[in-house]
Amino acid sequence: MTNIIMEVKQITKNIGKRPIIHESSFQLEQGKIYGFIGPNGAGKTTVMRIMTGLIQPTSGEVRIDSYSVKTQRQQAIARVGAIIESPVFFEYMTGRQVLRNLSRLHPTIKSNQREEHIEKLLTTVGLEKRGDDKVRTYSLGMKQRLGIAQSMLGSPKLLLLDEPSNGLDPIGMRELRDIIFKLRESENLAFFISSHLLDELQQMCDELIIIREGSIILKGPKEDIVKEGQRLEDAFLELVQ
Ligand SMILES: Nc1ncnc2c1ncn2[C@@H]1O[C@H](COP(=O)(O)OP(=O)(O)OP(=O)(O)O)[C@@H](O)[C@H]1O
Repeated sequence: MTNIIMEVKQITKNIGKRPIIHESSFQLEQGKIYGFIGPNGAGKTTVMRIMTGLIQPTSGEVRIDSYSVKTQRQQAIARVGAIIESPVFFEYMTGRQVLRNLSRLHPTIKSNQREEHIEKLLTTVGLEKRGDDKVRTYSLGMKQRLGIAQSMLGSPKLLLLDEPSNGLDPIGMRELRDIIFKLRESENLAFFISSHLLDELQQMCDELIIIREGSIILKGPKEDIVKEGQRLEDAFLELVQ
């Protein structure tokens, strides 16, 4: 049995006549945390939007759990959760109401299991005691964690997080990191995380994928890319400068 959860096969993306992503391929395995890094404008968000079917590649294809994002969209997308831009919520609702409303969009959640599912997710992200408070009273870290709970509603096998630590204080960052580790452990989830906060990413990820000017220039285990005792930031700067 394969443990490949996503295959990105020779994708390219042109916007107008301008090539934004040059032919790029990589695979993601279950239970691993991938750090996706590159300078501003390198194409990270574009690749993540292609991975989640928000936009189509000009050529190439993406498969999630063997389902094509293009031709088997429903099955493919059901297996991935994503926070591509900061999660936006109706602030006048409680965290629980937000999850309850969004859960109705997931046909796999049976109505008699909805409340139990939501309670479990609130507990997973450490919001079980604040679930009945309005979102407007939440800190940024709590909103980010509610975003993780939201992206977990459909019980995905892979979570894509775009800049999840942005704006978080050290406590918020640690809470987020602990949740990511916990979910990897309990659900064998894979994570694909884009971030400019390289010290933080270095602590979290197992593998790195580095993009520059629309091309993947390096991918592999963190230990192969960052020497022992070296900071990811220094390894990264050596590679892209
Ligand atoms: N809709 C669009 N129309 C025109 N150009 C675009 C569009 N979307 C992205 N681009 C261009 O594609 C390139 C890659 O952008 P993208 O947002 O994917 O980079 P990024 O690596 O996520 O950058 P950052 O780290 O700054 O968020 C940039 O040069 C950007 O200007």
